[in-house]
Amino acid sequence: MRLPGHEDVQLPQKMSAAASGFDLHAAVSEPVVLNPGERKLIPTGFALSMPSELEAQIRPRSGLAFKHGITTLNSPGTIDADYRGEVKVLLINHGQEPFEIQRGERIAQMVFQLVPHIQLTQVDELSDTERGAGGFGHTGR
Ligand SMILES: O=c1ccn([C@H]2C[C@H](O)[C@@H](COP(=O)(O)OP(=O)(O)OP(=O)(O)O)O2)c(=O)[nH]1
Ligand SMILES: [Mg+2]
Repeated sequence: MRLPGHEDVQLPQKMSAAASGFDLHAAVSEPVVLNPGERKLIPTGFALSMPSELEAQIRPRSGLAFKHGITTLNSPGTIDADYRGEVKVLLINHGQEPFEIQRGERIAQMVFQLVPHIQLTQVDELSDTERGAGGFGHTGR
């Protein structure tokens, strides 16, 4: 759903036939500058609903990351199936230069995933495995 006042901002859009992600456009009222190290929540001008077995992930665009160090801080961002608010993108500038975001610019992408419906059960013992509790480099470098 397009939110009021954002008729000029494109809705999420696939840029090629088999793209995984729908590109998200910045619905900022005026250009926003992200200084090096700075993070900002960028509005997109839309909200959505989806079946409960889906989630949407907000992922960076590799071009912005490679060229400018612009990425999503909470990567991948999680859009819950029951969320009805405006989708927002939490960007951070990991680059060396200020980065200006214009209204309508593509800032991130949204990828849908199936979410298995899991019910957690509390237990007192776990099954044995070869790995056991080893982790964090347990198998070597
Ligand atoms: O990049 C993001 C991440 C989240 N959200 C919205 C949709 C999501 O359903 C909601 C909550 O996100 P999350 O669960 O990641 O945040 P939280 O800190 O756990 O907040 P809450 O207590 O509202 O779940 O915020 C966005 O618009 N963009
Ligand atoms: Mg949450």
